[in-house]
Amino acid sequence: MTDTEVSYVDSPARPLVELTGGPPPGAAELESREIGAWFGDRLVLEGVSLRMPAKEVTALIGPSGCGKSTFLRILNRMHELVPSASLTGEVLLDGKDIYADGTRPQQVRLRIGMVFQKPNPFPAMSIRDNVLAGLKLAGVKCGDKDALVEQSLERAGLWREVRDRLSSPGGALSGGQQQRLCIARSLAVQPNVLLMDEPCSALDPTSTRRIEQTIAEIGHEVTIVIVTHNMQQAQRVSDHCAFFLAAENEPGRVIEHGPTDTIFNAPSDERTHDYVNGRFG
Ligand SMILES: Nc1ncnc2c1ncn2[C@@H]1O[C@H](COP(=O)(O)OP(=O)(O)OP(=O)(O)O)[C@@H](O)[C@H]1O
Repeated sequence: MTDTEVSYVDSPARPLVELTGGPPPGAAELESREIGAWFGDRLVLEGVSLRMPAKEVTALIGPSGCGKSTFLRILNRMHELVPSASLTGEVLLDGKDIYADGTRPQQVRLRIGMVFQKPNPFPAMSIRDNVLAGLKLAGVKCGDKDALVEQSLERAGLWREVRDRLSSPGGALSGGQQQRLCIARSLAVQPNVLLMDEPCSALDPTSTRRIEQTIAEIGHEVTIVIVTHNMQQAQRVSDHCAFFLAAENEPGRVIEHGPTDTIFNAPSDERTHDYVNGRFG
């Protein structure tokens, strides 16, 4: 097997441990319509309309500063946490606008989880409690926490490595294990969508491959949207790709989107072709 070939094992669909007060079951489709985003009076994204199908992996690619992370944060209402930030347009989760009046951001973030660039477990908290931390914060109840901890760690590809030390602190794990712990924490609330913002950029190649394997395993259970600078990673893990670009002093826009194979092997826009072939960015 070469460096770029990874063998992924399809995990059989398993019924999820029952939660009370969690998201509705199953993966959901996300769709943005004509998203525009500002920081203060600076327009950083314009006209972003993108469908991110349920149970599939969508990769957001493009040079630094073109608005990929901003777009990702708009998808679970984290953009509004920046005081100067504003936006226009709609984000539909299974057809319902997550910005509609009366929709609570916390409820949206329960359904649309997020994993960040740098692993951020609670370092002094046990591995077990780290997995359950999101549940506690959201007031979601589970009758069989042991089963939920095992299932979440298993889905994140970490169970075998930590099953004998669940009471050890999360901070004692390696960087790659910490990132999988964060994925397990996100999966424990059984979100409908998982957003990942360059989840492997702080990790070594072996840990990166392990996370990619995890993405392949959960990508048919939960909708995934991932920002990555690594073109090989985008090709390996995603079903769809959206290429973002911001011309000088212009907001970022989606230049082209479609099946990953088409974006990499037969793009319709020359700028996409040049970017995926490493000619800029
Ligand atoms: N909190 C903020 N306040 C002001 N401007 C911001 C803020 N966050 C991002 N920006 C600006 O918005 C634009 C888009 O940034 P964003 O981080 O979304 O791009 P990106 O494509 O994710 O970049 P990278 O690949 O480097 O992470 C940039 O010009 C950036 O400087």
